[in-house]
Amino acid sequence: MPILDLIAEPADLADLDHDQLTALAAEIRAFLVESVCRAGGHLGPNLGAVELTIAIHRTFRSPHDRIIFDTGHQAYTHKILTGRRDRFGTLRRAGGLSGYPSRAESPHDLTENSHASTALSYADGLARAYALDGCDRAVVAVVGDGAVTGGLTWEALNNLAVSPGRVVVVLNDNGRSYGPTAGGVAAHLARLRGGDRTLGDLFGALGLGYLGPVDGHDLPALEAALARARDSGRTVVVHCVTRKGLGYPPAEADEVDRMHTVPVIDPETGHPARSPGRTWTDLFGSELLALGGEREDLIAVSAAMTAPTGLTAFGQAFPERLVDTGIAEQHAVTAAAGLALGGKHPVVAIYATFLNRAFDQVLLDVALHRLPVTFVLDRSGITGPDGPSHHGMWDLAVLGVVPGLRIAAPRDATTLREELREAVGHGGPTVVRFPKADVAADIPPVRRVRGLDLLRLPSRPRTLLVGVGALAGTAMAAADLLAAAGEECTVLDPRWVRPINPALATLARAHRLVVTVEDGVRSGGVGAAIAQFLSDREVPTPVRALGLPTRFVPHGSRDELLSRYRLDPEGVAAAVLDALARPQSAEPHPWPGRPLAARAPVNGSVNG
Ligand SMILES: Cc1ncc(C[n+]2csc(CCOP(=O)(O)OP(=O)(O)O)c2C)c(N)n1
Ligand SMILES: CC(=O)[C@@H](O)[C@H](O)COP(=O)(O)O
Ligand SMILES: [Mg+2]
Repeated sequence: MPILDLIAEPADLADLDHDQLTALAAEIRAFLVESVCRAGGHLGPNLGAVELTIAIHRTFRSPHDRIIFDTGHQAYTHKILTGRRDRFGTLRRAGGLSGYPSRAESPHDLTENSHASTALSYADGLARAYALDGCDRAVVAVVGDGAVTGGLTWEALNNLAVSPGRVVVVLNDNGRSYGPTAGGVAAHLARLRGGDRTLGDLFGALGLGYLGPVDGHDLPALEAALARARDSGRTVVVHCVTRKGLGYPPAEADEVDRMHTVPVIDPETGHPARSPGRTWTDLFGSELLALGGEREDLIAVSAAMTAPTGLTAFGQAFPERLVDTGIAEQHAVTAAAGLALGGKHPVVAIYATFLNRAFDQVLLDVALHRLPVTFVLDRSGITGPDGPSHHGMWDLAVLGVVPGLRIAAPRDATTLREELREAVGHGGPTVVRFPKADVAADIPPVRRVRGLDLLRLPSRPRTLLVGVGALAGTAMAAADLLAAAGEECTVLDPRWVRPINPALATLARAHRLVVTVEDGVRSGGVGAAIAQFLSDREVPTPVRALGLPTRFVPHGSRDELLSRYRLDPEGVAAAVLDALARPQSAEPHPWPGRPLAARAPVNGSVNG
């Protein structure tokens, strides 16, 4: 009988002997390969964390003791051991198992944010709370060597060193983020892995305990070290040396990122089941390579994601002009500001969601100084299987309030090339944003009017349909549906969506309705800005802004989620017809109730 069949919950691990535990680890590895190859997901990280997770669950009593996974992409074994093995067939599917810890799934899961370098801060606060309440509950934080390159980790360590709380820090050191982990911390960990203690250890220097390096695949050694840390009465870093992708040869052989994230793949070969199309990332990468050959001042900046953001070719051609800061977005942005102060034009390639973390740096280190920095936001809008903290749905709203920041949203390959060149040719801060998707066929403009691309220009349209970025294609498909229903629309791609192009006022005046559609939150998005822009200029044309709701969007496929929020052609067409059917008059409606009596001043209640 498979050992896995004996494990319904972590307590069931206690009775297993060494051979059974070894067999269990092998069974979990085989299960991970089979499941993740079938569904897609994080294969390399999870193959490296099997013994680590078994040892943690044998040493600590979850959920009484709390286990926090930094980033959370390496928590599949944790999910298997906490009763969710049977749900792996739904991994990262709409309504299925999340690829990260999920409080709705299990009391064993505590934090859901998949942004790196947060675990030790959560742990510091939690352990402090337990100390204040005299709770005898251990707090364990599993943090990768990549996550340790993030500044928040060091802010937490600085506090843990003097905190009344106690945390067992399980440093899962496989020497890699996607690629080899960058920076001095990584070099220090490598020295420690090699047994070189001449420089001491950083953690001891801060007054924290340090145990290791421990073989992260040797269960008895792991359990002994974890038990020592647990019983030490102080915060201890247990330095575990693991191998990302262990046990699956195609992952072990993957020099790029040890199969960090895989699509559905053939388990025999490790090759993708579907040959990938031409992605926005590919296009950006090749255009930046071309630009790099034309402009020596262009510097590519990445926060530990050179390959996934398309910078590999640029880095190979211009190694001295590629900066990998580690998982340190705030530093990456302000270092880019420094590069610009030094006469360079940095191109910061980053997933839209991760730039959230560096808003202050964009606002006050870059834009306040009007510096020529270009932010290329990949994975903007709905990304899909990585769920709420990975959708890049806030950039248009959040960055829309940054004075002097120009934002482009290309709709196809031609406009990506154009707008990227315009961005790096601009003397101030710029953004170019595009989704996690294959690039659709070009949509040539019928006419370009003062920088605005008119994609469809019928004779007597009532509606001006503004499609932002890749959703310009959706707007065109919606216009086809509407035309078939006898309702012609003008379709416009603004190209540069912030600041609002003044020519939009003239176009809006010539229509009875403006409908905008964007792959981002409605609140504060491009549609809202256009409505305010027109209102400020007393353009009476009503605006209907279509976009994402102000809520955390679950995981699922990009197309499923865009349809769920009516950001597909059918949804957009229905919204146009619905808006046209409503009375557009500005005539005031008769007041329904009795005249408003003067109200007594409220007593400061929040509902005032
Ligand atoms: C703030 C932030 N930036 C970037 C990422 C993308 N990302 C996901 S996992 C990962 C590498 C993590 O490396 P490490 O912590 O060593 O974990 P490992 O995958 O090696 O187990 C990165 C950069 C992220 N999740 N959060
Ligand atoms: C965990 C993490 O932040 C990334 O690994 C994330 O899975 C991004 O995946 P893609 O690069 O496939 O969008
Ligand atoms: Mg790592």
